Amino acid sequence: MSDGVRVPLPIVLIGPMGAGKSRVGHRLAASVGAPFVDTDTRIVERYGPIDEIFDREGEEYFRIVEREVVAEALREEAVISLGGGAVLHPDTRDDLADLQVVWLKVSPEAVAPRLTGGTRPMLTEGGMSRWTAILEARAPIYRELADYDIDTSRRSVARIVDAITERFTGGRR
Ligand SMILES: Nc1ncnc2c1ncn2[C@@H]1O[C@H](COP(=O)(O)OP(=O)(O)O)[C@@H](O)[C@H]1O
Ligand SMILES: O=C(O)C1=C[C@@H](OP(=O)(O)O)[C@@H](O)[C@H](O)C1
Ligand SMILES: [Mg+2]
Repeated sequence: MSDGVRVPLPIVLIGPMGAGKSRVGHRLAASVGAPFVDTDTRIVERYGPIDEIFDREGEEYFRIVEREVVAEALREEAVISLGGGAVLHPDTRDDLADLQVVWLKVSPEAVAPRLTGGTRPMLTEGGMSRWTAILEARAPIYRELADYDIDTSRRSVARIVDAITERFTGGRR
């Protein structure tokens, strides 16, 4: 357990859809007693459901709104979970260059059951082959930005939280 451990903030989670950014971020924040920000949740609070934004206004508009919310969030001393495509914005990549960034990795086999029943608009057509194509396009960006990466495919959320905590505290407990 890592309760009461002080980690330097912000810590930002990036990676593909279904890697566990939202879930791990929530648990990491609770574990270290830090505020938690999920930028998709903020978008939904302000602009409504993400699939409806895509339907109504398209991806390009979503990315503009997302950038605004991400820019604000990255100024907070919090654990921050981004949406998988937030790194597509060059200003976000600039911001992340100076921050502590964790890339949550996941294999296609492990992610498939995590994505079933979801409403992610990027996956409404094409399913897993689309997920894989999107990851291939974005992986170089995730790699470039990450200070630490961890494969979540066969790890529990608790183990992932402990690994991230250890990385950013040098194992001090
Ligand atoms: N390490 C894990 N092992 C098993 N299931 C997980 C793990 N991390 C997340 N999940 C599940 O996978 C789904 C997607 O997780 P989520 O945190 O929304 O991913 P992201 O925010 O990266 O898209 C959720 O149902 C979540 O409970
Ligand atoms: O990868 C993407 O382009 C997206 C990822 C989603 O977030 P998660 O990565 O948390 O699923 C959400 O921001 C939106 O549906 C677009
Ligand atoms: Mg998420």
